Amino acid sequence: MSVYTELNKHEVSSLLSHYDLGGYVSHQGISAGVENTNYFVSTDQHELVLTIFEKHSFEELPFFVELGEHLHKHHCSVPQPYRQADGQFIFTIKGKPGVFFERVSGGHVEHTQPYIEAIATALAKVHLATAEFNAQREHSHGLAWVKRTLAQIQPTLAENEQIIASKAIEHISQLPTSLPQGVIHADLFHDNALFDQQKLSGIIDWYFAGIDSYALDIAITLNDWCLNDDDAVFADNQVRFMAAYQSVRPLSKDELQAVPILQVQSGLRFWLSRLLAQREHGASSEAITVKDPELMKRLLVRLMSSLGTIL
Ligand SMILES: Nc1ncnc2c1ncn2[C@@H]1O[C@H](COP(=O)(O)OP(=O)(O)OP(=O)(O)O)[C@@H](O)[C@H]1O
Ligand SMILES: N[C@@H](CCO)C(=O)O
Repeated sequence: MSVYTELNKHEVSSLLSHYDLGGYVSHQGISAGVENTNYFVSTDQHELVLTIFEKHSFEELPFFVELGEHLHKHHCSVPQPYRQADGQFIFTIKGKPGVFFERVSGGHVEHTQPYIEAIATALAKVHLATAEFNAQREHSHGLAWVKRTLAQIQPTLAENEQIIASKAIEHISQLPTSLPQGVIHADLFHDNALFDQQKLSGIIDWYFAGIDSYALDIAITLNDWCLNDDDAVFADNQVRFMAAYQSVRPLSKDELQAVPILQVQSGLRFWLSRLLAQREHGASSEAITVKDPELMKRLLVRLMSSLGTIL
């Protein structure tokens, strides 16, 4: 349950009065989600999502919201953020920043296999569109974050885990220094996409977005969407993903060679971020979902063994 900031109907109505989105009909807290407070809001004209940002500062939000508007305008499957009558996206409620978004139809898919082509082509379209997006923000969980976090955590890892992490860093050190870059989503797991009747309706949760290599975004996305029932990346799925992506945005030789190594970087990143989340929050509870770090560690080991590393 993640409604940290309670709003009554008068408060939601009063927020809506600054928009041209129709009159208040109802609102309902969304229990999914961990970081922010989200409500579904119905007006007599629109279905909306109201997000109140519990951790992000006012200063960092314009990048994410303007990116959403840019991608929506460029026909990517990304919910439209709405501007108030004065042109501003962000309002203040109870001292926190908030934004109204379009509510896209559909829901999350459990089995990703049938949706691999759809997500791969959508990602490639996002990459083409972000190439024309001018705002700057570094990707917060890129290689510098991975190295910094590993340096903090490594002494607390078991001996075999320290070896896994060191081998991963050895692989990553073989990456070419310059790959095509732009703004990437950086967290396109299947719980960040909605589908309606087999069709992608929206990619959400852009709050890790920032500048990094497009190939890293491919690696992150592959590592979640192309798994088999045993939670290993299934080669046939990966081939389908790469073919679909390249039907929209062909990759250079360097990018193609980098993807398997960036899959290792992605495995290491999410293993570390899940370990941090587990240490901060304990195991999953009704209030907080903490994803299993062991699963990501196993994936990392398998990715490295397919590159010839024996552990
Ligand atoms: N624009 C939207 N249209 C339809 N449903 C949405 C939209 N945005 C969010 N949702 C729904 O609300 C749920 C919670 O949103 P989200 O996952 O973004 O939560 P969060 O707390 O902001 O982020 P996180 O879960 O990464 O901490 C989503 O799983 C989705 O079902
Ligand atoms: N997608 C992340 C959680 C949010 O960053 C994970 O699966 O660990």
